Amino acid sequence: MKIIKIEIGKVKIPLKKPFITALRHVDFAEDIIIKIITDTGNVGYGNAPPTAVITGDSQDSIISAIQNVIAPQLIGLDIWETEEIFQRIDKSMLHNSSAKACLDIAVYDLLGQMCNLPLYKLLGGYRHSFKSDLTISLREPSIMAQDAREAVNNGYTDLKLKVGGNAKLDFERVKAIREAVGDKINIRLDANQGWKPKEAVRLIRQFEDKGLNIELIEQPVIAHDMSGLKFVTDNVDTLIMADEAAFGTYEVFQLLSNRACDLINIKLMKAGGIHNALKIADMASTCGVECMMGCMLESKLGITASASLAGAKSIITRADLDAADLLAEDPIKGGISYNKNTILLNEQAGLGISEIQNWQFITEIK
Ligand SMILES: C[C@H](N)C(=O)N[C@@H](CCC(=O)O)C(=O)O
Ligand SMILES: [Mg+2]
Repeated sequence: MKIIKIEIGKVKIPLKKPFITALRHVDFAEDIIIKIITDTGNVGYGNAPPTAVITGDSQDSIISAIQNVIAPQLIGLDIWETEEIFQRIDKSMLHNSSAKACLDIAVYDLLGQMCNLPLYKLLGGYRHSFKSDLTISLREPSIMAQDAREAVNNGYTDLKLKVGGNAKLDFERVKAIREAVGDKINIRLDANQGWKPKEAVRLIRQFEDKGLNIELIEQPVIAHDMSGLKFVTDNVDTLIMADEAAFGTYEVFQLLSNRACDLINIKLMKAGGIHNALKIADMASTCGVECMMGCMLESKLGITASASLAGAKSIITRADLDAADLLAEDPIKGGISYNKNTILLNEQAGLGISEIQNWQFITEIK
């Protein structure tokens, strides 16, 4: 099964509600979607959402990295030559983790097709369904409380609240939502780097003292401040998860070596694809550190790839794979499905994607 052509296109999908974090405000999900075509006529799909504020990747930079640098190095390779393929993806250029992930996902889709196995089985086959949280955007406390109630009415039992704005207001947000949803709902927070280390410790202790029962807090401080992250981890009882700080394999190695966090959020777009995400999961497993499988604001294609990894690995004990459920439309035919708060993996070979509706062709490499 040889790679003969790579087509690049994009989709633009409206959101049900604006997605607002400490880092950005988004109304549409924009995803680069590629098709790797083989001499056997198989098609492998990959995607890359441009999340410039986190990965540094814009739509144009993703297209250019794939078109001009990485894709030309993959034409002609056989799909089972995985060591060569992933070396070329990793070493073709520095950074550009989303473009690398895009190609890597399509290669894994083809590997699954070649082996006639759904991707989650090919990667480890640990579970075929699991629950995801739903993200509540950063807004006024009363609006967030209303959004949280709506999510619970729709069947979600785990909520991820975006915080990281003004610390005093963040306390009001969390208190309002806990009061709105009651004690049975699991609440986790994501500050998206919005607090200073000492401010984070003060605020988290306040949550603890008031019995707000927060499961974990994602990325309280700026991504590059590993000692600040460790300071927070060492000075609160609540579990601290590294997200933006846990970028690629080397950053995760450093976090684990320094015991700078309690948990790791793995995302394909940070790691540069599944082959590196597997290394991260294995390093974390070696250190006994549980992981969450996370995502960017991306289509069901990327969520299917991430969910396949989450389904494969026992060390991935939590999932924040809500992005496709935040979208008002689903142009991806096939892949995972949502049943309230549960993600169901499909049993078709690879990712099981049959069609991308409204896919706008950009260019091809052959
Ligand atoms: C969409 C997901 N629930 C999420 O919050 N992901 C990121 C932010 C992604 C983005 O800005 O597109 C996170 O910080 O965990
Ligand atoms: Mg996060």
